[in-house]
Order: sequence, then C-alpha cells, then structure tokens
Amino acid sequence: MNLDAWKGWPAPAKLNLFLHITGRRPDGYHALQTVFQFLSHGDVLDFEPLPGNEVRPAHALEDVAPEDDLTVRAARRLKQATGYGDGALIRVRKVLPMGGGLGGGSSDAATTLVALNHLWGTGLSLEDLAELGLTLGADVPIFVHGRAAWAEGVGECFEPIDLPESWYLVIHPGVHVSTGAVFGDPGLTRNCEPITIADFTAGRAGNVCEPIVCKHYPAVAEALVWLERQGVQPRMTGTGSCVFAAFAGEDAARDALVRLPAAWQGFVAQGQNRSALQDRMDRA
Ligand SMILES: C[C@@](CO)(OP(=O)(O)O)[C@H](O)COP(=O)(O)OP(=O)(O)OC[C@H]1O[C@@H](n2ccc(N)nc2=O)[C@H](O)[C@@H]1O
Ligand SMILES: Nc1ncnc2c1ncn2[C@@H]1O[C@H](COP(=O)(O)OP(=O)(O)O)[C@@H](O)[C@H]1O
Repeated sequence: MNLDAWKGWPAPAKLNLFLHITGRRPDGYHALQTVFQFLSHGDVLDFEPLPGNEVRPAHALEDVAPEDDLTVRAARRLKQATGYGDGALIRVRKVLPMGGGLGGGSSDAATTLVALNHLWGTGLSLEDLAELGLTLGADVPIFVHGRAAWAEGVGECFEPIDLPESWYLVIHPGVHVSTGAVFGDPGLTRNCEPITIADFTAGRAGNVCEPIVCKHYPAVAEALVWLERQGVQPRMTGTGSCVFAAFAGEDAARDALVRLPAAWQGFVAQGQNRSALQDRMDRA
C-alpha cells in the first residue's frame, strides 16, 4: 500500500463574502443568503489505515473530545453508510482558529469524507458525500464540492459562482464566538429582502451578524475599524470572529499584515474559486 497517498490532504478555510438572513425555518434554523469562497490557507490532514473498526484522532484538539471531533464523526458516518470494515487514524495539522467563522471544523469533516472515500475505495459520489456531510454541519456540502458558491437555505442549496480571486488579509481578533449565541440574539436582523447576484456584485450586501458580534466582542469592532483605516472595505466572515478585507494585491496585503497590532493574529491568503481539496483529488 502506498502510504504517501494517505498524507497531506488539504482542508482549506472559507470566507462568507456576505451573509444575510431572509427568514426562519419551522425547526428554528435560519434561512441564509451567502457567498462562499475558499482560501489558499487551511488545515492539513494525514490518515493511516487501522485494522478493525477503530477510528481515532492522532491527538485531541483543544476543548474537543475525541468522540466529538468532526473528522472522527465523518469517518464513522462513512463507515456506517458503506459498511466498510476497517478503520483509520486521523491526524489534523490544525492551522485554522476554531470558532472563527473560517469553517475549519466543517472543512476537516469534508476532507475526511472525500479522502477516506477515495482511500477506502467506498465509491460514493460527491452528492452522496455532501448529503452525509450535511448531517455533520451546514457548511460541509460546500467544502465537499469545493467550488465557490452562491448559497441559500441553511447552506445546502448552492450554485457555483465565479469571483475575483483577490488577496485577503484575515484577522483573528483573539475571541471565540458561539454560532448558536449569535443566531439566538433577539437583536439579529432576520428579515432581509432576498437579493440577487447582481446586488452582491454591486456591493449591496453585508453581514447581518456583524453588529451583534461587535456589541458583545469589542475586539471584533476594533479589528474592523483598523482594517477600514488601511483604506479597504472590511467584513466579518460567518458568525465571526474573524474579519477580512481584499487588498489590491499580495504585496499590499502583506504590508498591512506587518502593521497588524500585536494583540491580534493575522494571515494573508488568496481567494480560490476551486478549493485545494479539488486539486488534490485531481492528482490522486
Ligand atoms: C452561518 C455559518 C456560515 O458559514 O457560520 P459559521 O459557523 O461558519 O460562522 C454556518 O452556516 C453555520 O453552520 P453550522 O456550522 O452548521 O452551525 P452550527 O455551529 O451547527 O450552529 C449552531 C447553532 O446555530 C443555529 N443556527 C445555525 C445555522 C443556521 N443557518 N441557523 C441557525 O439558527 C442553530 O441553533 C444551531 O444549533
Ligand atoms: N476537527 C475540528 N476542527 C475544528 N473544530 C471542531 C472540530 N471538531 C469539532 N469541532 C468543534 O466545532 C466548533 C466550530 O469550529 P469551526 O468550524 O472551526 O468554526 P466556525 O464554525 O466558526 O467556522 C469548534 O469550536 C469545535 O468545538
């Protein structure tokens, strides 16, 4: 068996370039309109075959019990769905902040589904994997398909979209935001008029979670103000806490990163309409 094929599977971050809430489903989940783009920056996963039914992480993630790790849950879900008899050891080389709105957990889960389906030869289609993934998190199907997308519903209805592959500076302002708490906030705007792709392209779109998160986490508001002072249009991704802005090019984004206040972490990455996971599958 060629074990190199089991190593180095990318799990890229995503940005929500805007996020509107257009209503609420009977089960309380919010109906969204959003645009997802991938970044050239993310976690990397290595797998090893294990005999028998054993699926386990190589090491525990901070504050995540091994049983709750989305990679372990994804691998078990794939075994259940296909009846595959063996197991896997999963090592997540974690780069993305957790609870930062960059979708790291969902991306790790999607990469586990796509990689193990290939390595185990379980033969599910991308549609099958996306359906399995949706039971783990709303964003997992987008990561499985790996195309920048206009998305509606809770993220399960989406279509590919071609976006400028801008260079972004992404700032993590050092706080963790609970997605559930943001969606539960009474002040959240939940009745946005549905918009079109043309509205988004013309800049008539924002992130309705921003004012809620800024109210509870002043560091997020400060990071947005700091970005604005660099002469760029700032935005929060998902339910936060990370904020980002597109710069004129890689050099301009890196110059701004050098000026970043020491209290915050940041990185520069390029927006991608096709995720690194798709490129890896092409090479596999
Ligand atoms: C809003 C997005 C945009 O990418 O934000 P981020 O989590 O990436 O910031 C995601 O779709 C997040 O999806 P997902 O990752 O599945 O959310 P979870 O953490 O499972 O949601 C936690 C809780 O938030 C609420 N929730 C979540 C998504 C949604 N469309 N409506 C909701 O009301 C539900 O109460 C849910 O139990
Ligand atoms: N492999 C994983 N990577 C990241 N988070 C995970 C993982 N498994 C479970 N989680 C849980 O999912 C939560 C959301 O993580 P993440 O997807 O990184 O953030 P967000 O949804 O804000 O983009 C984490 O706070 C953590 O408790």
